[in-house]
Amino acid sequence: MPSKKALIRRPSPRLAEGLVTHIEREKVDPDLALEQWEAYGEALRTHGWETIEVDPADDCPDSVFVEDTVVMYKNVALIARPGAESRREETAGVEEAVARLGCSVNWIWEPGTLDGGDVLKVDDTLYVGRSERTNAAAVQQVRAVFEPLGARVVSVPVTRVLHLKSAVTALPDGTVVGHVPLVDKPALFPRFLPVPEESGSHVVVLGGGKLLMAASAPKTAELLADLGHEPVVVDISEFEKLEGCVTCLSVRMRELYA
Ligand SMILES: NC(=O)NCCC[C@H](N)C(=O)O
Repeated sequence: MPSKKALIRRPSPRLAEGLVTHIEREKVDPDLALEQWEAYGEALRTHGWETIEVDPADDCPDSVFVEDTVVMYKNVALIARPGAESRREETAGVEEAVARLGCSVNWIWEPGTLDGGDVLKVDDTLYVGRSERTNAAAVQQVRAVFEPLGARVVSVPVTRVLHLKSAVTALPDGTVVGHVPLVDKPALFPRFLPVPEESGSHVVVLGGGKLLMAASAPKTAELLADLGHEPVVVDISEFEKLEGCVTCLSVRMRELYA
């Protein structure tokens, strides 16, 4: 049964201390970040999504990037075990939220480490990025949990960016979009469309042909509009300073039964 619920999580007052790995640290404006987060939630709601706030994790600077804490397939939730130690405490509140929504809950166990940002779902294929945050043990655990439910798990090397979904996401028709210099192996994806900007690689499928995209990717928005998609643009500059993108600020739940 299709559902349109999305988990979101209010930024921590310590947001500015969030991890930065592949870019230079820039000062984050916490008030602007909060405004941008509110506008992001509003954009989801305007396009028919019910947003559900996970209890805040004020001591965890990166907790707003809720996508990294759980992977959803059908109504089954796989709780991540974040690759960065400083993010491990984030999962407890998310576990509670998905359980309350009636999801079956599974966990990534030690020695596995996985960030949800490394899992891209395209129909029944789950591409899993083998990145600095997600290891081989976790890829095996993702297979063990989701393949019996009908998923096909394809592991993909990720060496140039933080997460697989920092490099590629998918359009509603399953075409994978990515900025070529940041994608290790574009040929692994059966239909691949290069886009001109790094943040153009990040789209959230809202439904009805609409794509949530960052204001920092105007050329890609133009390209995708020209191909018949409808970009809905939000400014997430403060989260981009911490290597966040539009996908990682929510967990979309499309197949809940409750
Ligand atoms: N899925 C994502 O792209 N998450 C972004 C996480 C950014 C955060 N500063 C981190 O390094 O974990």
